[in-house]
Amino acid sequence: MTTARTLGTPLSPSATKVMLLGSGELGKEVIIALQRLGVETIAVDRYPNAPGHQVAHRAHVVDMTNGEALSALIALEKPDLVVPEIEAIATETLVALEEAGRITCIPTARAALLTMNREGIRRLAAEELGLPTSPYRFASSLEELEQACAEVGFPCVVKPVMSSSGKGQSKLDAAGDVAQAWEYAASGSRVDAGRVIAEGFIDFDYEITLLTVRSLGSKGEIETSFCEPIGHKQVQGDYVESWQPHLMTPAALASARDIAGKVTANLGGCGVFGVELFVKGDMVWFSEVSPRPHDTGMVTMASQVQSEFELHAKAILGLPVDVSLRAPGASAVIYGQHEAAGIAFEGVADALRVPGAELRLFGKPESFARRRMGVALATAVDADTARQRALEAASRVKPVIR
Ligand SMILES: Nc1ncnc2c1ncn2[C@@H]1O[C@H](COP(=O)(O)OP(=O)(O)OP(=O)(O)O)[C@@H](O)[C@H]1O
Ligand SMILES: NCC(=O)N[C@@H]1O[C@H](COP(=O)([O-])[O-])[C@@H](O)[C@H]1O
Ligand SMILES: [Mg+2]
Repeated sequence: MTTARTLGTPLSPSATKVMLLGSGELGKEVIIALQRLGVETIAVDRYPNAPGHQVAHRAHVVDMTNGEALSALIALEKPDLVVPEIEAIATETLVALEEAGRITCIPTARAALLTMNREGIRRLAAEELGLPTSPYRFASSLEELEQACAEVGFPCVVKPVMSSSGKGQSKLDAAGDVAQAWEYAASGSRVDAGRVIAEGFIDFDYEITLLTVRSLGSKGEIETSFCEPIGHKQVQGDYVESWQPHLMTPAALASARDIAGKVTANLGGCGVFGVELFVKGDMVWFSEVSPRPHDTGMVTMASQVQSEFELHAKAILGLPVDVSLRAPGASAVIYGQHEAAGIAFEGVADALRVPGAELRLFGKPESFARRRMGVALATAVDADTARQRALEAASRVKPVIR
């Protein structure tokens, strides 16, 4: 793509059609941003009434890991753009369709393939691009994992090669922890790939997400822009809080941008990339990258002039972007706390009385104790105050079973 797309009218022959593969809370916000630009939106997920289904022109429930089903849906809908929003997709099918000239996949089908599986992106980053990462080994059996952990050393972290939000992840302190980590990884994999990564534990000072945007410049060239660093707190491998800006030393910020620039340039295409980095003093390690908006980036709905979702919508359409900060901000996750369908939320009015606070309730039909069902957002004069406000607002929302 070298020029911006001419946008049409939804549900008419001139329509610009975009299909989201994955329609959770992140896809929902991308769809809303696309709707604002008059784009015809098609939301796909593995279960009915996903958040994005509820705001799109059309919704489909499909097993996206089934290549035939995915290919048939794309043939039916004929989208101008296919936008993966999760990692559990038959990405080989996307590669084949893109090679046949039948789809444009965002950012590229190769990027979706490489990042759906930790092995692809880790080997690209560490072995091909020479980026600093934790020591790592891959394993496909308990015996291989015992060997892998012995080689990377303890403490270490074991994760399914296909998972997100910390599912199936364990921190191991000794060899006696390996068997349980192997079992837990199998339970947490999005798709039972039966393969895990063992990573040496990095004792970082903090971790950030560097949202990196590849977009079209005024002369049709690709421009790379960096949002202000987003700090985040993880519990059991899942983000619970994020804040922006997270202050970094000039040397650490320069390294972070160098790493993010290299890995996103290699992945190519246009859009937002969530580059996850560990930082200790001026040392920066690459952890992983999602070629799409990132959950920790939900803070940008409060803190930036254009949220990560608006940035993604504009970048994939070849439109100009603005990554500037509006005000220091923070986000705090609201978990379902109950195993139930159709939960209700008390305390919303009270939460919105917190100065600078906003809420997003995602509308997921099923709640689990640690399923992310909403997020509190807040701005303030600084990130620390924004964190306090977001946490206070989130604490006032009480999920209940009706
Ligand atoms: N090698 C490591 N050393 C130290 N901490 C780690 C390591 N790997 C992961 N972590 C911790 O676990 C968190 C989740 O890890 P990771 O991002 O790989 O999981 P994930 O399932 O891909 O999560 P998501 O898709 O939500 O980003 C990290 O943000 C970090 O806090
Ligand atoms: N870290 C990845 C991430 O946050 N992905 C977001 O969570 C949804 C799945 O949520 P669910 O598991 O509750 O359905 C995904 O669709 C995406 O929006
Ligand atoms: Mg991560």
